[in-house]
Amino acid sequence: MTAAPFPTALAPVKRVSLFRRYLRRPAGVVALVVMLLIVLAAILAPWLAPFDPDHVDFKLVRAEPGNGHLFGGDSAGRDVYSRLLYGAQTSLFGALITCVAGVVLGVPTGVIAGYFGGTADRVFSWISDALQSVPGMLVLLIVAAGTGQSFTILMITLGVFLAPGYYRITRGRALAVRKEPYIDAARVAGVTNGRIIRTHMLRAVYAPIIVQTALTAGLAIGMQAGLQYLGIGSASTPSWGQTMNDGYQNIRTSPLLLLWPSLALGLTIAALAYIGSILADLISVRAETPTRKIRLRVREELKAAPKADDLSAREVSGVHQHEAENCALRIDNLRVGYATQSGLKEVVKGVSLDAAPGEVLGIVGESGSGKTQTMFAALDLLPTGGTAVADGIWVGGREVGKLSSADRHALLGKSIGYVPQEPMTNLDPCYTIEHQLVEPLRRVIGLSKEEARKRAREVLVRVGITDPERVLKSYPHQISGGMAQRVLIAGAVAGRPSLLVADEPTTALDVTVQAEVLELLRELQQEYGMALVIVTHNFGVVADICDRVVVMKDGRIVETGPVERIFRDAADPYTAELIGASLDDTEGRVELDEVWVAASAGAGVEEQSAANVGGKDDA
Ligand SMILES: Nc1ncnc2c1ncn2[C@@H]1O[C@H](COP(=O)(O)OP(=O)(O)OP(=O)(O)O)[C@@H](O)[C@H]1O
Repeated sequence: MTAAPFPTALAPVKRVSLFRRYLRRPAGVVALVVMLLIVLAAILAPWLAPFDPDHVDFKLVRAEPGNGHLFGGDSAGRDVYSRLLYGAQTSLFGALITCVAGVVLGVPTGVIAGYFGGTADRVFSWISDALQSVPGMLVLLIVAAGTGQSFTILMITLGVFLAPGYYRITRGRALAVRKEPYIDAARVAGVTNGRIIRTHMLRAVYAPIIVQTALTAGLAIGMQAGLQYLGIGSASTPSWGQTMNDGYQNIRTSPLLLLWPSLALGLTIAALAYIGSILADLISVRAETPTRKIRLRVREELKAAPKADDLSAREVSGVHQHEAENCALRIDNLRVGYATQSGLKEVVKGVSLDAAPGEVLGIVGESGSGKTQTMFAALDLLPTGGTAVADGIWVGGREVGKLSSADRHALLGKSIGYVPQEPMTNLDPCYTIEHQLVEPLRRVIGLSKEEARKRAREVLVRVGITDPERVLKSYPHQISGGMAQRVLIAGAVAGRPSLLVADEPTTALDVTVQAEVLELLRELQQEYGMALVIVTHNFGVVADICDRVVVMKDGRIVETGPVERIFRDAADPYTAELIGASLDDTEGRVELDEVWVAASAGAGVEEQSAANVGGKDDA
């Protein structure tokens, strides 16, 4: 079987700025245009307004639209259209003051609290909580009474009450960034705190601050209109809230008087909310989502007919040991590609493998060889931007490669269990272990709350947790790394899957815990009769637990075979090199030595031949 080499002649994918990505959202463009028109109307009000907004003409009292007065007249005989244009100035200026006050108070304190922690964190967090618990409207009414209804002071006060929103976001981001290893590295390298804050912290917080500002501006305009509606603020300053009040007073005789300011207010707040939520969406997904055109192009090129001269580069690598219907997992000629800035990059290059029910298959190779990408593609879990094409993917003897994404995801947790690499980062710090085990059992398997709790407790006991009640009530930071990995294994097997995929399940654990976790996986695999596919870079793990092994290098399979044969007589020099490297690694030493001795003595190890489809494979 042959497949196409990955083409390198495709045009590079350009990096697209946040603004251009924003412009790809039609709703975002409409909201931005509406907002720009409102800002322009406010700036150009002196030129656009046909009348002085305070000019009173008694003939115009509650007049219907017409005679040069686009929206008619208010109850005092003033032109409503002109007053709304000037009212836009008031609204936007007020929102600006509020946002500046919120940013000035919330952002620096949030950065200081998140970065330095300790007393600063406690004091600022206490002030923020206190501000949130005070009824803001009441304070604004008191401030209005005490300051002669000064508009600027009222808007600054509103900014003070909205500052906790900025504070919380900034503190959360700063707290997360502070824990990053590159911050420790910068500190160790002697970089001053001021410089770290300027270069790393502010960079990390600016995007959420923009989002928060769009939302705060909407809120400020709404609150300001509410205050003016109540008659607070200077009566001589035209404002939307005042016009709304006038409209409400005259709703029976002139209902349109309420409609115009309500429309202006509603449109402005909706536009700001849309801009904020779309920005939040774009910022939260940092990886750029390739356009449909790029995705299709990657897919087509991955499928394209072979063109290159290098025949070996386009052969499918790997071997099938079983018929598709009899496999727990079977992958046929899988290719995975990414559109990157420097062009298209193929990370899995025509890989074929399978695992029978009850078999333990190891996928081994150095970092970056494509092990994880192969399994992610098989489970339809590729990250944003990844595209996979395959001649076929089977799970439990069923062809799943052509199912919809929703149908494939429905297999996760039921037919397929997955144990990730980093136990701590794969548990949500905001929820208890109980919540994280029980919810999937209820949603995916459909158990009742009581049944799900019982099952969660049972599996925790099964994975060797002696005090399940305490662990269920704990948050992830309250348990050890080894326990967290047991919890994740419990979650993966709780749905009784027929296939368990474990991606480097022991890498983040210390040596003694590693051995226990491998032992547990082996026991569970035998007890539930599952196929276990274990992704690892460590031949010690292979020796300890696997029946068969697939060796990967640079996105291709270089060798497949039973563990005993591979250790005794590796066919590919790369495999021998990997085994040699693992032998230098003391953590796998004992297991490897045992297998080595057994393999050398095992003249009786039976070898079967298998269809070899490229690469050096046997079974
Ligand atoms: N989102 C991505 N965009 C572009 N390339 C990626 C992406 N994710 C992974 N890759 C590339 O795919 C290749 C294979 O990665 P993969 O994670 O499968 O490696 P691995 O063999 O599992 O090694 P490791 O154990 O270090 O993760 C690497 O070169 C990696 O840089």
